[in-house]
Amino acid sequence: MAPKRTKRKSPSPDPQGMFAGMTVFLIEDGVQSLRLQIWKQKLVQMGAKVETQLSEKVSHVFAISSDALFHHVDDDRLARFKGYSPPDLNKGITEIFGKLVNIYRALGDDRRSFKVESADQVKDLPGIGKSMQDHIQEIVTTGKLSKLEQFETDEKVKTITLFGEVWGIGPATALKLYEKGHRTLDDLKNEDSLTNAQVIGLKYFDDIKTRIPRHEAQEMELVLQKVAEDIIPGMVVVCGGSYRRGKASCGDLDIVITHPDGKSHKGFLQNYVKRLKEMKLLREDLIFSTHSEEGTDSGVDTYFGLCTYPGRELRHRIDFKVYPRDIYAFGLIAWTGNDVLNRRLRLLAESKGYRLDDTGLFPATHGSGGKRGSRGTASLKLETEKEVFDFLGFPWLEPYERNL
Ligand SMILES: Nc1ccn([C@H]2C[C@H](O)[C@@H](COP(=O)(O)OP(=O)(O)OP(=O)(O)O)O2)c(=O)n1
Ligand SMILES: [Mn+2]
Repeated sequence: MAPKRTKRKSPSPDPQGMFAGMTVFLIEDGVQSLRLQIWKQKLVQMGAKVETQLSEKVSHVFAISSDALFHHVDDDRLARFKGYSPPDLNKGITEIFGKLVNIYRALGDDRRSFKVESADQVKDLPGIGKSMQDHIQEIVTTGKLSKLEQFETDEKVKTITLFGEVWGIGPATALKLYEKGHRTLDDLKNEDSLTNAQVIGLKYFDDIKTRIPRHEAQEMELVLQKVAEDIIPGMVVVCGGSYRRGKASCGDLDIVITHPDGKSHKGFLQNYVKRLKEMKLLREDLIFSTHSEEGTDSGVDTYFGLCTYPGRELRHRIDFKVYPRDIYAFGLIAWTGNDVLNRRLRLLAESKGYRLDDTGLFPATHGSGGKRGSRGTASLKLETEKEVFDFLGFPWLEPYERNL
């Protein structure tokens, strides 16, 4: 058993610390001066430089809330701000809290999961409770959260977290499987209550976890574009997700499709999937749901499955989403992400009396109940991603700038 660590001396600045390379400007509005002092001290201790003015050198601006930020820095300034991206100071915090949320969810504790989930908005919200602040303080100072480590060693949590990583197994199923006595993925191979999709998710568990190098994703996008063009000229096929955001590797392929004429997308996906299966680019199906011809669910067609790089057997996850042209911009934004940006855009829309999702931007009338694509509620007509950002008043971000 490891002995308790003795109290550390006040550490001197660590040039390799977690904030190394950052030049920070702090907006002081709404922050108690003692707290501000602590922040500055921690930033410097962990390798950051703190600037007293918003100069060219500044790489990160920190503010307690977006109000405080916009009060000091106007939109133009932000847009010009090189590589403007909201601060990732809290990345270490949000990652750890994200894990906690998943664990609490897996345990079916909604109250906690709600409470903890607000932590990822912590940089935007002034009113965080005491225990949350303590957790954040612990993460910021030690890079860890002892409570999380305690959880992670717990067998039940470990097991249902593992089961939840199988495609198609959610928290409730994971818990049920645990209660049936299963402890390993091998155990699950003898479980006959699994759905077809879950069986596939289990069979290719390791494959699916293997990331796709960017250049392979690029080649596959080209093939996918060519096959689509062969079926119906003019089809627009874009690989979204982390690929479109310029990442060096991708967890999966998120393919967003439309046709500029507003009608040729209908029924396209069935033919496309058939052709891609003949080519052995698509291998196993997980989910196939079509609405474009009936006009249900906003007319969006969806296919989730497994694919392989030409000449190889290693399975990757692939999603296709086919949007009618008039709501394509919303689909493209949603499937490009990242998830943090999506959440911000949604909250911004809500603050302006709208509801945003991948199928449109809707006036949030009472009683609309948030049902997607329900009849009678038409989306605002916005043709491009830029028009959506502009309408919401969010500074434009190129796809590669959306890694928030
Ligand atoms: N909880 C989620 C999950 C996803 N998305 C959106 C944003 C993502 O960028 C996009 C694609 O989801 P992925 O899980 O495929 O995430 P990425 O493509 O960003 O990363 P990865 O490389 O892991 O695939 O869908 C979201 O808004 N909220
Ligand atoms: Mn992805």
